[in-house]
Amino acid sequence: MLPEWVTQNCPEISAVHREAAIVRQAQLTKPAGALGRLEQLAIELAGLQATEQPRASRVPIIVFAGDHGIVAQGVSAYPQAVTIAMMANFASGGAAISVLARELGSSLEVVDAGTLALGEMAGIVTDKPRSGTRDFSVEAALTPAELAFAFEAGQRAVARAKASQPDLLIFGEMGIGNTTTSAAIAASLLGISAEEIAGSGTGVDAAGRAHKARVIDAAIARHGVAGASAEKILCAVGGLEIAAISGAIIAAAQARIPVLVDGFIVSVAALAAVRLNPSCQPFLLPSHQSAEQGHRLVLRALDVQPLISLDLRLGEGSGAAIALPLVRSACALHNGMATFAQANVPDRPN
Ligand SMILES: O=C(O)c1ccc[n+]([C@@H]2O[C@H](COP(=O)([O-])O)[C@@H](O)[C@H]2O)c1
Ligand SMILES: Cc1cc2nc[nH]c2cc1C
Repeated sequence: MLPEWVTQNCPEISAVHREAAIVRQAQLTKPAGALGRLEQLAIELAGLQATEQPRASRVPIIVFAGDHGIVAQGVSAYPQAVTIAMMANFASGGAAISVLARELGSSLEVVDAGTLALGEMAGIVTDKPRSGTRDFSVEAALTPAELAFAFEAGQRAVARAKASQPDLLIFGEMGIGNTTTSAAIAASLLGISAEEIAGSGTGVDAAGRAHKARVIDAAIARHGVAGASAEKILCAVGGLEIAAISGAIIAAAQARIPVLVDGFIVSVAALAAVRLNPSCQPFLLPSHQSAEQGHRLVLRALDVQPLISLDLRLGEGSGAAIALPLVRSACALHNGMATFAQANVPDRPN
């Protein structure tokens, strides 16, 4: 059984602040609608944050790492040892997300939510019920108790981040094999075949992708989870870092903190979160569309449109970090532009 807080309602969008933001956008010195989707972004953020001045200044980044038993089936282009090695690279500042965090002035926390690492690692929060998931082609990836633990690891990470009063949160992931796990979760949740959603991940070729799809379809059939509940699906074919992100998304939304959603894996975690607690959906802000084949379908299921599409397929929260300056621009424009009245500019089209 998942913890009770998972299904508790997230706060409502503030209709008053949303309406005030719409009115303000119409008064700013620009042709109506000329800032396009940035206008919408500022309006939505004002409603979500229940403020007249939406902000994206303080944006901690939390990367959750996990290992996947399914890699035994040869589904990734890289060895499993990369997961732990990259976790250390995040902590020592050399990974892409480390660089982006510094560039953005964001804190970066790394959580071992279930890698094969034994014992503590320097600069990493260890918060896992087991080291890696079981190979879901032969048995269930997680027990219900392990799944519940991973959800709570996500909630604990958000509780730590809340101390710095974040405006938004970015969750990233690291886990060799996790595009297979994510495709299995998404195919089960959406009731579609793996062929439609399995991509090349870290870079498997067409034959590798076909193999991935076969492994996934066989596992979904074996566990009988096509169209099942998100909880059942996550136990059968889930991942520890993915479940931790689902828990973190729900905990963030419950605390009125919007989440800038990263690529394929984080989006799948978000879809599972929405299925478990639909009231967190409004708090999901899209960032980018990944090059991973299935991301488009997952974004559509989440009913969000990505801000950018740069053929990124890195993960780590990097796409969300790269999109953050756009959200910051949307806020700065909303809060800082002069109104027609202030600037004495005629406010009517001909
Ligand atoms: O974020 C994405 O859209 C994304 C797309 C492809 C790969 N990744 C990253 O690559 C790893 C998983 O790839 P794979 O091939 O091992 O399943 C994992 O560490 C992810 O962070 C991430
Ligand atoms: C090197 C490397 C870095 C990554 N970062 C996220 N996923 C990754 C996969 C690999 C292989």
